[in-house]
Amino acid sequence: MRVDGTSYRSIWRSGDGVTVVDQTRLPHAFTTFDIATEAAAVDAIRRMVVRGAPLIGVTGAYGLAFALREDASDAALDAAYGRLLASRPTAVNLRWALDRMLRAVTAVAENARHETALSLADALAEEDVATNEAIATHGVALVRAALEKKGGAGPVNILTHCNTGWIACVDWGTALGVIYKAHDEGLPVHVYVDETRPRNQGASLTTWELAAHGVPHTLVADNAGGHLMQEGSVDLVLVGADRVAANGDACNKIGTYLKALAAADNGVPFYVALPASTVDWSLPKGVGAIEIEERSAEEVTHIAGVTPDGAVTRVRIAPEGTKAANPAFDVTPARLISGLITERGIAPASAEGLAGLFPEQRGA
Ligand SMILES: CSC[C@H]1O[C@H](OP(=O)(O)O)[C@H](O)[C@@H]1O
Repeated sequence: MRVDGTSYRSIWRSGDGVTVVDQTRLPHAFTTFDIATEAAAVDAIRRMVVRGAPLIGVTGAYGLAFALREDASDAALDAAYGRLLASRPTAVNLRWALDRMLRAVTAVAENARHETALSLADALAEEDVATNEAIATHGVALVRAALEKKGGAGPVNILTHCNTGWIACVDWGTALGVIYKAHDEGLPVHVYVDETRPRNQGASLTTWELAAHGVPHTLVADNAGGHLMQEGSVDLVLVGADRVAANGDACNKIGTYLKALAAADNGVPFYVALPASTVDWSLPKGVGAIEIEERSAEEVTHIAGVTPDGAVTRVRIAPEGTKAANPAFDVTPARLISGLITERGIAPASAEGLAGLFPEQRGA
């Protein structure tokens, strides 16, 4: 949130770098983290101080700009590109942003590279704001349709997974952006927030965002979603994405696939909200083809929280020595997705659907 509290913004220029909200300490402490070097950007992405596909991309772009301030040679550029790209493997927005930066800076003389990069990083940040508001504007139609299907008797109960709000982007958010826009337009919405183990982005970030904006919501255990859908308590599922293949398969936070299966079994519309920068046009299909980040076992064997005296900490929930696996994402096949909400409109989750909205990418 911008320091002056006038708007929601997760990253902003400050001094010779940028300042971000430290998401590892929310909701218990609102603290910021300054990034003025490539190393700080890599650290912030790796530790999930910043997280969320679009925000990871923008942070990577600034990290490259800061690297070029130190050394703008081709060798240094390639090395910085590699280190930033490797900071987290699944969200394609990071590669998308770094590639846009690479094209821009290699087109100018070395002595102009830093300023060119900084200006483009700023532009990518503002582009993300506009893109996400467009996603939100298109997505509201789905909320309106769900309300009409209920005979106008609200609220529209929306289940969401992980965190896809302004804190995962530069502003607005993707799936949550749709919810904010619907709420702001006066549509009666209520959100079931998946806690989203193991890092609990839903319990710690989505609840915090929705409470700040006055959006009614109920936190639920991840395992409750299927039951809620089966008893008819969910009208719509809205989730984000970290990488969508050209055929519409969507890679998102671990557990998303299970929600899609439950939604399909119960006839609940399941939509994925994403900017075009999340589409990997080079990937014909997503299932079995996207690198799934494996994070530390400690994220599963421990849980983050706050002690009675307000200290943010992690406590062990499994016995010492327990082995844990921690795949951070899964891939929902397009056949389980009702549609893709993008900045250009809502498309079927298919190659034809995506090509229809983004014809310039046909045959990418
Ligand atoms: C608006 S993209 C949000 C997307 O990113 C999250 O992953 P992480 O918290 O690990 O960065 C999650 O998959 C969300 O759907």
